[in-house]
Amino acid sequence: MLLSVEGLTISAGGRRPILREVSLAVGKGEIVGLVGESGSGKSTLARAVLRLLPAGASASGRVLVSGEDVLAMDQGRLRSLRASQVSMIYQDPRSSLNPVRRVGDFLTERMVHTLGRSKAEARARAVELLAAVGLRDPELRLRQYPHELSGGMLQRVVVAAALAADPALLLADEATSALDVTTQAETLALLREVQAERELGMLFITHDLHLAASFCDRVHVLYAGTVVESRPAKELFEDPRHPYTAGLLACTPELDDPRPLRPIPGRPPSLDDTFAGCPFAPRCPRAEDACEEWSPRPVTVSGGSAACRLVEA
Ligand SMILES: Nc1ncnc2c1ncn2[C@@H]1O[C@H](COP(=O)(O)OP(=O)(O)OP(=O)(O)O)[C@@H](O)[C@H]1O
Repeated sequence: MLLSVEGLTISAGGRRPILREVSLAVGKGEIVGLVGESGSGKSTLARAVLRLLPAGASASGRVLVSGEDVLAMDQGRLRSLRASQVSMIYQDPRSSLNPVRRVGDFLTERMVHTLGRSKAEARARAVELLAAVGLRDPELRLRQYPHELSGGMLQRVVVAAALAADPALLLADEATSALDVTTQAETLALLREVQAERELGMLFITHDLHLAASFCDRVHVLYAGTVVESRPAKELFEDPRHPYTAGLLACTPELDDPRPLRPIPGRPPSLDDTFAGCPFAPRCPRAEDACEEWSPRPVTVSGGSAACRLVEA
């Protein structure tokens, strides 16, 4: 397995952990979705794969990349993991690039510094990568500054940079959320193309369950730092088993769906809210008294699991 997260718990001073006992896996050539509302812990998980933990945080469990535990490896291995095995793509391409440096510098500096390429080699590779992500006139792009490119073009540059070291695993953290609809569709098509061509494993993070269901092979739904449902994307979409998953599907708009949107009442809990039982119970339309005391555990359902007492019953 390319990435295997096993019972990962991360605490950073709140009354409850940011992530609690999270497990998921990404295989070669597989796109795995991680979906949840703001604050559910998605970015914390992605960053933990690179051992970028919140300041002062403690972590338990294991994060294995190609069988090696990221949380336990020495600094040298960690540097090599970050330089070549795993690449992260963030939400806003403009925040990834320095506005006063040329696109070419952004692409080549990392190749020179962390991969030990010569400047000429790095430049040639940058041209090749920009062409591979569908940017015309790559030589011109290298000489330009970020403000001279559109958001969509910049996200292509960011994807090119992520591919520079031939990583096996891509972490895409809301990689298309800041883009307009057309550019989003183009960037998704590009991500899928490079992923399939290179048989990359991809952890695709989004707050949009409809998007995850259409883009990913398998989806994990995160709520208040715990995985509440984990299923093949199609099954999750057609027959959600956890009330939170069903709620997310009912409250996100889909084009041409005439049904009225039904927002989930209330708000996700903060790190200072604690609960003895199911964390979703206070917002759950189907909750019964006993849910407040049921300690969440994965219950086997078709294709995966759902952590819901009503599913277990
Ligand atoms: N360095 C930190 N110290 C303390 N708490 C943190 C730190 N980083 C994140 N958190 C808290 O951890 C929780 C999860 O944050 P995270 O950014 O992982 O969520 P997210 O699901 O990615 O949300 P968003 O979609 O808004 O980015 C939040 O309550 C956040 O306030």
